[in-house]
Amino acid sequence: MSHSTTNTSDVLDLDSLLNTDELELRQRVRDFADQRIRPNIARWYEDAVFPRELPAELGELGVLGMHLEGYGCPGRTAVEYGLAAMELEAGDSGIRTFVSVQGSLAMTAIHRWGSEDQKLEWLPRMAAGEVVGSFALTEPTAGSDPSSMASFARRDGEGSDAGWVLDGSKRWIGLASIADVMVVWANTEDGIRGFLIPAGTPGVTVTPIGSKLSMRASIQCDVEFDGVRLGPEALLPGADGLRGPFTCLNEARYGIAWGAMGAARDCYESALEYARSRMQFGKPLASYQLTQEKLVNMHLEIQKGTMLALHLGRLKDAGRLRPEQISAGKLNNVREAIAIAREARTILGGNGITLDYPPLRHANNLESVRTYEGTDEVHLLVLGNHLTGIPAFRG
Ligand SMILES: Cc1cc2nc3c(=O)[nH]c(=O)nc-3n(C[C@H](O)[C@H](O)[C@H](O)COP(=O)(O)OP(=O)(O)OC[C@H]3O[C@@H](n4cnc5c(N)ncnc54)[C@H](O)[C@@H]3O)c2cc1C
Repeated sequence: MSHSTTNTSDVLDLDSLLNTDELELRQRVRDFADQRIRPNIARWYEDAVFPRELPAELGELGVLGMHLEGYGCPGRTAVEYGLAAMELEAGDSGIRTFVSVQGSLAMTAIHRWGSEDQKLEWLPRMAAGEVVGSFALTEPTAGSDPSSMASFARRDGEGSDAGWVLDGSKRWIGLASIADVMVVWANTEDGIRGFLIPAGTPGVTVTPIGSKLSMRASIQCDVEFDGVRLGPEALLPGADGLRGPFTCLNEARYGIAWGAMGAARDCYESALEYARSRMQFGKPLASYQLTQEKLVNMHLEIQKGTMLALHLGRLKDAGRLRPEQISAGKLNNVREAIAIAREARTILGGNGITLDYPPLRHANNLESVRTYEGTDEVHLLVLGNHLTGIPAFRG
């Protein structure tokens, strides 16, 4: 059963903290989620389909690379980007994931670290959704610790027109099987560098990962690089070391702090609607104190998490957002969203385990969200380091 998000309750009146542009943008993305995602998502999820027509529609909506300026990018604020992530993830985390991979990861890498030619070649078409990008950092043996990556690009020739030969493998690469261009991070003699690899480059093999119980309406792939020859123009000239990919990851993590609250809100709203109409022991479930406690606790955490995301957004727009603050937002909001999704599922009883209702789909998706862009443990360690001054990543 689908339900509308228009009856969102807002006890703390957080909407009063948003300006007219922000409210208008949110409504537009909410309408898109209601019309394009909500009616179809159960089928896409069950069939494990990422709808190929969505990138162009999301480009038209203006949410691809929306926080970036110039080169056909929408140039919206961080808060607007967050609100869009929230509404899209209320539809499904897999759709918000596409927008994050395209805009926060692949486009940010090109916008921040690319040459003028690279920006002109890729960004306008990526903003329009005509071209899909992917971002390949994780490897089969290098996840939380990307500094241990084994992919290696060696110099091919000498002088300024020397190219590269890339060998290695990547895992969990979003959209890789449909991507027109892949941002690939690899070690070189000079440390970690980024490369742009167009689809169809010889020596690249992409295999979608099947049997997923999470993020089913989205694609992740294994990628192999076997003696891949790249010209000098493939290098992202500005990226040097792990700061290259980490800058992009911070953009995506920020969006997740908002997005997770969208998934949580969708779960809460479906549980609230169900509890009002489902009769047991002669009364609606919503009339029982135990149910009201669940709904109140969910609502409070959603409001607190949304306020946190908005605070991060205002800091980001003021140019003052720090990495440990992003960790606080990503850790807290995804952790609370999973708890809310599971609690909402209990209110739906047996019906809650079906795809007719969103909570278990969201809960399953959020297992991926808590894992990518830094696991809970990684963000705990970032915050632990910040509080104690002692890095504990290496035991
Ligand atoms: C749906 C999905 C989409 C993804 N999309 C992309 C993508 O587009 N591009 C990309 O490059 N990657 C992507 N990833 C990969 C993702 O970023 C990694 O899965 C993540 O970084 C964790 O790495 P790992 O899975 O190898 O787990 P590991 O790093 O092996 O971690 C396993 C467990 O050990 C814990 N752990 C690790 N180190 C420590 C420590 N020092 N102390 C305590 N605990 C620790 C972790 O927190 C985790 O609980 C995606 C993953 C998923 C599931």
